[in-house]
Amino acid sequence: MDAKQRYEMWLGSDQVDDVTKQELVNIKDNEAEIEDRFYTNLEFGTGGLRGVMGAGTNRMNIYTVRMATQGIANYLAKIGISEPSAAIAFDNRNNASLYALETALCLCANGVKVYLFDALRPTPELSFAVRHLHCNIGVNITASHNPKEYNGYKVYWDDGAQIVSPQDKEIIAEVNNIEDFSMVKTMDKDAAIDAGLLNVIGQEIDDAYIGELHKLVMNPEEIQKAGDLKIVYSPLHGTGLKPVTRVLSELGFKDVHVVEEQAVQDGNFPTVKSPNPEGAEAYALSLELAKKVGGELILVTDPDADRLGMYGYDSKNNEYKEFTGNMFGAILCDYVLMQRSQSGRLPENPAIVTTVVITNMVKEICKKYDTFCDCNNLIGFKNIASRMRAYEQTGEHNYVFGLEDTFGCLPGTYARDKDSVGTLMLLCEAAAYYKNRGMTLWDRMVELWQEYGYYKEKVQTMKFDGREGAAKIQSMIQTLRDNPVQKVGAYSVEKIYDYKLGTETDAATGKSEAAVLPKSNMIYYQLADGAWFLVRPSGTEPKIKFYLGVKGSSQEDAAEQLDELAVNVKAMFS
Ligand SMILES: O=P(O)(O)OC[C@H]1O[C@H](O)[C@H](O)[C@@H](O)[C@@H]1O
Repeated sequence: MDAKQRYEMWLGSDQVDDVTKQELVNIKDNEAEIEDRFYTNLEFGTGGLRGVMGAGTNRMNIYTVRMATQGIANYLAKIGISEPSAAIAFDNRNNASLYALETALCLCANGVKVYLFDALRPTPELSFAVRHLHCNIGVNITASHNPKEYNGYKVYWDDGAQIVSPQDKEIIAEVNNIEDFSMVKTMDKDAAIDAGLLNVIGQEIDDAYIGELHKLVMNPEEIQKAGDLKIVYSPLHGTGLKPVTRVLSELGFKDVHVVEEQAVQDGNFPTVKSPNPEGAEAYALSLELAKKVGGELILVTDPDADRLGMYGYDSKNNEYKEFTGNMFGAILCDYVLMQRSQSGRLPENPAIVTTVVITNMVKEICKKYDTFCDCNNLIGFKNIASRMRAYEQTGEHNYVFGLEDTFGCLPGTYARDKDSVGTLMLLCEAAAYYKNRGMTLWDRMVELWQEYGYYKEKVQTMKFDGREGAAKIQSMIQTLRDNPVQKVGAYSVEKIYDYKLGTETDAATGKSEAAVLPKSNMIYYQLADGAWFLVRPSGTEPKIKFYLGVKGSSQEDAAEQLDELAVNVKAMFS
């Protein structure tokens, strides 16, 4: 079926509600809009299904949610799982609880026992719940940090990790087989409860999850000594509020200031355009409050509380400094390895698990603590979780800490997705530890730069919408593949790693050889003087992404080098 035929099918179906049909009638003369909404099904990307809410097969709505769910149910049946079970959560987005219920009822109608949260919960708690309740799968309705127009559907497997290849492809094949609404089952909510298929969960899972976080605390006495640490926190209208304030108060942090306007659950995110800790606007209200109360640490979590962001007080210059995900990730990585090794709690064959675009500083920190830095992994926390699964199967390493540049860490094995609550808690512990030594986390960052070098990184993006945009992004990457360069600005190119071709090329000789690289359409340029860049298409947004990194001789030098590299890389693609 082409886009127009699918559009007609939706309009003619007695299973599509009148409001949706009216939305479709309103675009009847807009060919481009019909094409965009119906040319394809939403695809599983880096973070599962994600799209703008609205009518169409390429949109998030109850029909695409049900079709995806039916595909998953068919997959569970196909691989012969007896007595299947699922945990389902949702965040504060508009329609999130509705999509969660639709998912639950479709699964129940397929004989799957469902545990559905009674109200919004963080992504890491869903990941934990899948493991805790021994479910076969989990679903979380969230579009993470995307703007309010979006919603999404993250799918978890029985270890609590988001699904990866080839399983995601097998599931999507089942989803794509569902072309007709009549293939989708659903049932009445009361009937599902009476049959014991739909079970509501809440407090008992919260308690078990928070209990796991308590076990991660390394220095409770440091927290007691610095319990007056002034923490400013914003949940950005989402799920972090309850678990974050609970765990901080249980640990003895007494001076926590929550940004009130952003403590209100709201799917319209009235105080921010995009509830993303990677963007400066997410901190505007927190910074205001911090200046008022003398905050030492500013922490924000995204709506589904898998990511967090941070600003720290710089007492020497009396200002707040922004920390990138690489920066606080490096601080925590160092803190955890140092504390564990000093107290003899570092396991044998310890590993820090991360991705190809992490700051090189983390690799240096790992060397110091004789720890394996497992970084030849694709972007997306699910790929870190895959390594955790592999370790459990082979026993080759023991996971200590996982982190991504995109503001996400996981400080233990209790969950298999990034956890802003556990990460935030450990950052507060580290801040307390350094406060007791007369230092701020900014002071610690400066020390790390002095010890390891002035690493600095950033990500640049360019947006290209729709079908044409997606093709343009592919062709930009292919053009670089076909026309490799030998110099990027002042840097000469040392090596080129092509993750699609699985090759490593020596730029000086032009010789290519096969390399063990996970497969993906991305290219990594290793440049002289510790600089690098990587280009890839986003898996969650219509964007091409450029990851850049440099190593300077001072903070100023690193900033200058990075700006220059950014200009030169951009010029290559314009
Ligand atoms: O870069 P994208 O494919 O858009 O993904 C955006 C982000 O999605 C998730 O949060 C992943 O865990 C991150 O690693 C990734 O950076």
